[in-house]
Amino acid sequence: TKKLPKQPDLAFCYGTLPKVSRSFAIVIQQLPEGLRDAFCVFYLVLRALDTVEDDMSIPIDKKVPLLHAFHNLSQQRGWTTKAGVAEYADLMAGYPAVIQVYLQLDQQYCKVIDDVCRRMGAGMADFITDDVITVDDYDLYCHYVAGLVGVGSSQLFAASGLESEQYAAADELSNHMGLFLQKTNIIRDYLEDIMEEPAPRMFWPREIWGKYVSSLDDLRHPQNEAAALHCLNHMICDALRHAPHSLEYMVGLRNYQIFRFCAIPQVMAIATLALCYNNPAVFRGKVKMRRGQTAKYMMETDSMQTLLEAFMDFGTMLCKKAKSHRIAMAKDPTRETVVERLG
Ligand SMILES: O=C(O)CO[C@@H](C(=O)O)[C@@H](OCCCCCc1ccc2ccccc2c1)C(=O)NCCCCCc1ccc2ccccc2c1
Ligand SMILES: [Mg+2]
Ligand SMILES: [Mg+2]
Repeated sequence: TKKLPKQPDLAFCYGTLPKVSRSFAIVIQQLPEGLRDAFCVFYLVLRALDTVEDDMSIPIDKKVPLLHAFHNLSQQRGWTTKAGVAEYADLMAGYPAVIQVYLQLDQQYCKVIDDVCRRMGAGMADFITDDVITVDDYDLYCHYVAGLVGVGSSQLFAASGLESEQYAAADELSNHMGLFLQKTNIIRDYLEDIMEEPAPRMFWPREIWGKYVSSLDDLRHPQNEAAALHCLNHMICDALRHAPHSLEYMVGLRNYQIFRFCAIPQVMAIATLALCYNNPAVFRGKVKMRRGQTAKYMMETDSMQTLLEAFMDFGTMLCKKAKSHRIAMAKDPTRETVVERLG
């Protein structure tokens, strides 16, 4: 592991990052020197905001104003609030150190982080009361919590001068990058999220699951397995809509570390979707990629060529699964085939 910086506030930030970010710590710490601190702060500020959003013990009348004000509070030296558990509570307890580093960042980076935090907090507040019903609601929620991270990341890349100015206004493609990752997480985490105590928060859109079951909870009951797999495959096809735009976003990148920072999470996402497709385990337990496989993609994803090879491999895997799934459907004379249904 990397040695920690001497400056205590920066040491807290880099010491906390791996504890609260499972996968992003590695790719953030590989960013070029000038961007690394900005992305470390960008991650921790938004993870703190998300910790408030996810904390179901905070009453709504306190949470909504807190989400709206979070970006301003994050610029007040010494400010913090109690939220989250375990390492997320530790992040909140040490939040004044994050604020110290945040306030020392280059002004142009601060501006981007503040703007994303403000818009994300307002978007999260909107969805505290409203459920995700339509696919448009689903895309809007994911835009707020992940699409905006892509938009801000692109603005930081452009501001650093390491990527072209075109990325400062690449909101559409940046948004697709975030939606691909967020939708993958929402699909993969179905069981973990629906079993959440004290109250589950689900983001699967009724416009999709309503075609297969009468309640989201029905998906996890074995007697509904066939309908659940149809619903799962539909959700995965919806997430795959974003993949071509992600490739288009990444093909324009010039800096090697920035490319890997963007490409590795995308490869992990398509690998996860391929693993989840038509897989009943999604409704039974946690679907995790084998450690060896994640390590392989962390190491090997270093160019547009290896990125496309990985996408092709997982695309082929998805096609194979869909083909075997379709044949199974065709054999079962009692049910209309997928073609008739899609027809
Ligand atoms: O609680 C959890 O463990 C998961 O929370 C999920 C939720 O609550 O929905 C959910 O929380 C979302 C709100 C907080 C976002 C924090 C974040 C994440 C990644 C970053 C990457 C780089 C810079 C800043 C970043 C900030 C979550 O973490 N979902 C994982 C997917 C988020 C994708 C973000 C993203 C978007 C576009 C990108 C483009 C290029 C490179 C990285 C990108 C990364
Ligand atoms: Mg979260
Ligand atoms: Mg959240």
